[in-house]
Amino acid sequence: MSLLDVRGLTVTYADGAAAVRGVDLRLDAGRKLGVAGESGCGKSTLALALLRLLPAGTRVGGEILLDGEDVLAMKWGRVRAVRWAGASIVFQGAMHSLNPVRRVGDQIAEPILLHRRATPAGARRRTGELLEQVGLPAARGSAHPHELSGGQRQRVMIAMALACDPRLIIADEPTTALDVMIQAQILRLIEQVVADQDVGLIMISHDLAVLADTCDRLAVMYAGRVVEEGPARRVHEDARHPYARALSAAFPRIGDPASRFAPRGLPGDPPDPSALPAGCAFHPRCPVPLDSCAVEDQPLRDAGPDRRAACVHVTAQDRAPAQDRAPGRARDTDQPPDTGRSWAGDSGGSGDRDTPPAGPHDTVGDTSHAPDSPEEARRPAP
Ligand SMILES: Nc1ncnc2c1ncn2[C@@H]1O[C@H](COP(=O)(O)OP(=O)(O)OP(=O)(O)O)[C@@H](O)[C@H]1O
Repeated sequence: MSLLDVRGLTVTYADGAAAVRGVDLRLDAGRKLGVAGESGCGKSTLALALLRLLPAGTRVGGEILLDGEDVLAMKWGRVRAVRWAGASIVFQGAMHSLNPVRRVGDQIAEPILLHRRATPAGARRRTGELLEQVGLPAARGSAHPHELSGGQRQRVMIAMALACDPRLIIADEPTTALDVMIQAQILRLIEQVVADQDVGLIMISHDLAVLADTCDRLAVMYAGRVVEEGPARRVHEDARHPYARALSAAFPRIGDPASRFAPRGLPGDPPDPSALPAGCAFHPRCPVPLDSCAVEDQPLRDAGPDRRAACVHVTAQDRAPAQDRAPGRARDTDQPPDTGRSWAGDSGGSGDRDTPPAGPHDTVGDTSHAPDSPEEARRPAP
């Protein structure tokens, strides 16, 4: 049984905004799942839904099985217990999440007193241990949030998340407000916690490169849906969905210094979840749309070994077992039309705009072979 099994999750806010639309996710203990996407694509809504932290009046459907128990079907008493001991959230911007007028040690101790029914002395002792676990001296527990640096406050948030030994940690943009050096330290700390305690991690970020470096698997969200998911590095280096590819191209690739100098954006904005376009929600921004995309949405389907993508351009060839895909074999669908729009992942001033945009999956041949570079992955078939 998976630690977390989310099935067909839908979230609609009271004003009709369909923020999450049929999301399926699975996570095992000790594994790390990254959820990526632009601002407004529904990542935080998904995180809040997992612990039933959404505002009153929000409609939530589907199933959220945590250790086999459906969080959406729990009574409130059970939900409150699960919030700390079953799963906990590290929010972005610790300054806003911590109470500014209380000592951080008291804030860490609170869930221990409440949920572990510890004595005050026991809670103090455990708080000291937790602070040391996240790399802070136990004595820093007597500080108020404003007396700590941004990185130290985020460490406090992680200590708090660990207070009741949860099975699942959800980290929503845990490093967004931090500088690069501190960000790296916090990411390593989170990785260490997952490894030491065998917890599952869901890490949410708009930065696909950070997720690819930290997580085992990646789910890329657009307009409330997962449009691509698979092994983290493969999705970052060789995305199949045009949105995932554009998002990936917007961030430098780990171990590819050249990509640092060519971050590329995707024109336009994500759609308003109260007024989603018909068909595939991404088609108005897609560099390679077909006429049918304005009418028909695509389900997530196999897009190679252990990967899925929701795009009309994902072909039978992508889905075939690796041994059936002869290197250099031509694609088995029509090339998408040259729309005249640049492909975010293909341009970036590298001078290859003359090349017609390739299909989102345009990896000919054996996709189990990791291409040396995204450019190699996109090289047209001979
Ligand atoms: N309480 C709310 N009522 C109505 N709509 C909401 C509410 N909270 C969020 N939304 C809308 O739901 C959509 C998804 O928002 P959400 O915060 O989940 O996205 P996100 O991907 O986490 O973005 P960010 O990275 O900026 O937090 C957005 O269009 C947002 O405006």
